[in-house]
Amino acid sequence: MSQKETYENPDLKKERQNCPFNKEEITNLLDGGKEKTAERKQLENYILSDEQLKDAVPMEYLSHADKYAEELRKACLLMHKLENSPAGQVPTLRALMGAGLGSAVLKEGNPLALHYVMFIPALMGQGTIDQQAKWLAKAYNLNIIGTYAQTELGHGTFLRGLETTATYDPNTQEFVLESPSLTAYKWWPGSLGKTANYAVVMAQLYTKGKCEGTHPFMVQLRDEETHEPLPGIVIGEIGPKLGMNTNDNGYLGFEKFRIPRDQLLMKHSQVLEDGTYVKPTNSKLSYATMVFVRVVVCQDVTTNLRKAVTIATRYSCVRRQSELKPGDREPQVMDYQAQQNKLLPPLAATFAFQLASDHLWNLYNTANNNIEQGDLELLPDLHGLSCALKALCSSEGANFVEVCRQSCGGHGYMACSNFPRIYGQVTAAETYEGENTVLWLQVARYLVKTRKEQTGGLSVKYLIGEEKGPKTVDTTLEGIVHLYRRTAVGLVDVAIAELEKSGRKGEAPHDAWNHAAVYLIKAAQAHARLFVVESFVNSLKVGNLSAPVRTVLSQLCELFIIYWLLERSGELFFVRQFIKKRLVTVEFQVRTLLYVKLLAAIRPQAVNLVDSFDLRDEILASPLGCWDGNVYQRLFDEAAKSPLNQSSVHESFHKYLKPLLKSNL
Ligand SMILES: CCCCCCCC/C=C\CCCCCCCCCCCCC/C=C/C(=O)SCCNC(=O)CCNC(=O)[C@H](O)C(C)(C)COP(=O)(O)OP(=O)(O)OC[C@H]1O[C@@H](n2cnc3c(N)ncnc32)[C@H](O)[C@@H]1OP(=O)(O)O
Ligand SMILES: Cc1cc2nc3c(=O)[nH]c(=O)nc-3n(C[C@H](O)[C@H](O)[C@H](O)COP(=O)(O)OP(=O)(O)OC[C@H]3O[C@@H](n4cnc5c(N)ncnc54)[C@H](O)[C@@H]3O)c2cc1C
Repeated sequence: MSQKETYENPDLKKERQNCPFNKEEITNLLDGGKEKTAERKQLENYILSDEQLKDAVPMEYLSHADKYAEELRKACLLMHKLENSPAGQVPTLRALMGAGLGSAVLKEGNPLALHYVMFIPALMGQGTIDQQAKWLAKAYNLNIIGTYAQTELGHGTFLRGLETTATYDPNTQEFVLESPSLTAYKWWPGSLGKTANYAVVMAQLYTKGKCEGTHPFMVQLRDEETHEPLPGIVIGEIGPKLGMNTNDNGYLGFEKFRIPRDQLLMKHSQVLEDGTYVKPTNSKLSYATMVFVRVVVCQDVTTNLRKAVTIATRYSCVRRQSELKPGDREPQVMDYQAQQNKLLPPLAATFAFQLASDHLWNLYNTANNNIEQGDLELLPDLHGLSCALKALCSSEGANFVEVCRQSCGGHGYMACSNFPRIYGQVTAAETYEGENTVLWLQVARYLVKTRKEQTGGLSVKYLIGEEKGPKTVDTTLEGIVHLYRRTAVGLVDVAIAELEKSGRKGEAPHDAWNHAAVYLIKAAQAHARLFVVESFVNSLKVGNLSAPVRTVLSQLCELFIIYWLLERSGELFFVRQFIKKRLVTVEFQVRTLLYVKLLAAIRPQAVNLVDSFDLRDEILASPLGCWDGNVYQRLFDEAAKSPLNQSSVHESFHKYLKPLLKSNL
């Protein structure tokens, strides 16, 4: 915040006066403690003060290839800086891979991300101790750079449909990798196009003439010295995308490419020298790398959303437009209730998503430790919850980012506002690591199974037994959470009723499932929302919070759960026990008594709340969101960087426009 001393927009200054809570307390809460905040700040100083990591020109003005080269230069420099990092290597890596510090330097996507986020986790989760000893140190030391190559041109969702084959040849004790068709080509893996020289490749394992399903293989793609693709490897980059353009997503084909037997990652299943296949204890263990990424994506989306909300909130307090009271000065747009209705729910969502993601992260660690000991009991709950939260955080997150952009009017449409990049990152998470609809259906499968069989993990316990609690309309926080629970249970029951109805009509289970998809998805979404609101409410019950911080967080919590309730009120119609009259009553009471009141109550603290996220200007990377609120000057300075402004008349005028002006057509 280098501008702090020199200029501060008077409206923002006023917003910051008389803050009733200690902003630092919230910062510490989000960081995970005072010491963690200090470490983060030290790390930010270390990374962001490096002149070589700054962009000479905005990335938008570079060509596709130059963007890649520039981001790779910075990514490599960052890796060198790891060695001397004051925070230590792993915390620095986490910060650099996440959406905060990392994207302040690598704006279009980190070409080394997949190496850390998927390749190393895949080796750790899928490799034996010996395989880890052979590959992990090399990977950590960046002697090799890897990616995770699963998706193909023809199949991303349906993993059993992957076409790449790995056929065991007992004579040479090798697997032969083959792409039997164009649609079998790997397509999408990040860092594959130009950066990685190794990959964990998912392929159908054939041995003794039988297909044993998809398995992970460690494959060298390029020569370690020259970086040329090895013979039998066809590789390239897939071209520009909506966002994340320097992640160099790539394609990959195999032409009878041989690898030694011990490059099948054999932690869970093995192929012996004679070709005998040894099954895993659970066939879904080979999907574990995706589970890890789904968990961290929730955190990543939340960090991105915090950036969007900070930019939009500060801007909305600087921006003055129209007339509220006739004849008065134009108000800050934040004073319009309509603007508060746009921005305060996403502000509250940043807390809701963070707390839910923290719970998921804890579950992941416990489940993962148990799996290492051979205990798979928590796996279904972890799969269900990671799918649910990944889908919810990314879909709601992307919608909220778009609302933040809209709330900044025309200036929000500028590339320099940083909304296009943030949106590009968050909406990508709706698709990668499992397309959201597909994940909702996985969640629904777990919910239906739990409700029918009356057994399931902690996150679905409410579906077991009769649904308890008051049946009357109750506008207390507990009462509203109960309403969420009743809606979730009710929607699961409605979906089951649909499935049974189709069954009675003689439909096969798979057809019945397809015809109930709309209900199933609604049930899964209601379940995910219930988990998020329960996490929020329960987190406020515990914890050592000062009274003022507890007050403002409770207001945000209340606002958020009422917001969702109102947004989704139509779903209550699906649940039999809510007759129309009662719904209207709930809507009326909630909307008039609570929601609007809460908007007004939180409004004065909006800037203080986003300040407490403690996001540096370099991380926000937006003239609209800078701490000092010097929006107009900064927008002007950004425009001055346009190559079109480097001369008063562009050469194209002489080439094209002038002849047109002179011709009679
Ligand atoms: C010093 C070094 C330190 C290093 C460490 C530091 C690292 C830093 C780490 C973190 C940093 C944090 C910041 C991270 C920021 C993140 C930024 C992200 C950057 C960009 C990354 C983008 C990368 C994108 C990658 C990808 O997209 S990879 C490809 C992903 N693909 C998919 O997800 C495919 C989706 N499809 C599926 O998952 C499945 O096919 C399916 C839809 C689930 C169906 O599978 P199928 O086999 O057909 O199953 P069924 O037969 O239907 O059986 C269902 C059955 O199985 C159970 N099931 C399914 N999946 C799982 C699972 N995963 N786990 C457990 N169980 C599973 C399911 O419940 C059913 O069970 P039942 O039969 O009992 O009902
Ligand atoms: C930015 C980005 C980065 C990526 N990085 C990687 C990577 O590093 N490694 C990697 O291997 N892959 C990667 N991917 C690929 C990604 O995992 C897939 O795109 C994703 O899993 C979706 O698969 P698909 O593209 O085949 O979509 P499809 O499955 O073809 O989806 C198309 C539509 O069909 C619907 N659909 C599909 N199946 C069903 C069903 N059973 N029921 C109902 N509807 C269905 C979907 O909901 C969707 O609307 C990346 C993708 C993106 C966008």
